[in-house]
Amino acid sequence: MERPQECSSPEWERFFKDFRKHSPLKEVRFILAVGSGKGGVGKTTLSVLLALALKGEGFSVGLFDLDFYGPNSALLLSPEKVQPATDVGGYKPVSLEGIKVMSLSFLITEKEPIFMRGLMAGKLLQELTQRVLWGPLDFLILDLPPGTGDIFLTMLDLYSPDGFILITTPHKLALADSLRTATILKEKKIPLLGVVKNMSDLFGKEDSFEAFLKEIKAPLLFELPFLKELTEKETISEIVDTPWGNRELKILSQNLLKRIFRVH
Ligand SMILES: Nc1ncnc2c1ncn2[C@@H]1O[C@H](COP(=O)(O)OP(=O)(O)OP(=O)(O)O)[C@@H](O)[C@H]1O
Repeated sequence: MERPQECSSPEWERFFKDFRKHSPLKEVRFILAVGSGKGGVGKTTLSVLLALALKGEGFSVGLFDLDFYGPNSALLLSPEKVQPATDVGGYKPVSLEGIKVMSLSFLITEKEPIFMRGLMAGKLLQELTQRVLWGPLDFLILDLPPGTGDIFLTMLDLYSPDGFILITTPHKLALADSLRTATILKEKKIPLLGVVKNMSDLFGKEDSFEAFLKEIKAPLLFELPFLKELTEKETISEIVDTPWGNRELKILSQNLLKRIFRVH
């Protein structure tokens, strides 16, 4: 089914409402989307940290790298190239560090450029959503692509996330893009669980960040400092057992769980 011009038509709304119930996502308890508006602000880094933090709390976690234009989350969990997903009547996610991972990078070869126009990407997304065999999961984390265009909107419609985590730096350009994302979430009635402020220590004092939180009426969920280890270590999992990881991932998961229980 292609996205019609009038996306708010009752037929289209009904299609999306039923989609999750009748797809392999029906065994997933909670879908968490991680997004921003701007590229390169730390979506993938946060998605992987979140997956590790929730797994550390004893939850079963899946991670779906939906960044059509740079699917690289697996690189942050595995130093070796992951074998492409096999089709066994559906794609089986790959287990990395105890997390079920699916990424577009498992389905395409490295040399194949992902030049995809909206419609093609939309079709692939729909196909993938119906064919990834997640099985039962407590949390499925979606690492969304940058921007607020058609693919982003289709993803929100297809997955109907139970909660959204917005990550941004405090720079005014990133905040302007994030504001647009927050407006879309409000329109689509997707609960915004909170904001993760990334690399704030690299920026001067930015009053605009506080004003931004007030404007979108969302709490600050977590502050992720610039971590040299993130650029030096081969995989993010290596920072789980560092003093920072032991302390901060617990804070991240606890803050998130508190917000989920308050919102739902
Ligand atoms: N807190 C941090 N400390 C150090 N490096 C960071 C931090 N956050 C992100 N980075 C680095 O910045 C780069 C971009 O991060 P990441 O890929 O997570 O962003 P993204 O929003 O997913 O990007 P894209 O929009 O391209 O998908 C990566 O090299 C990552 O290691």
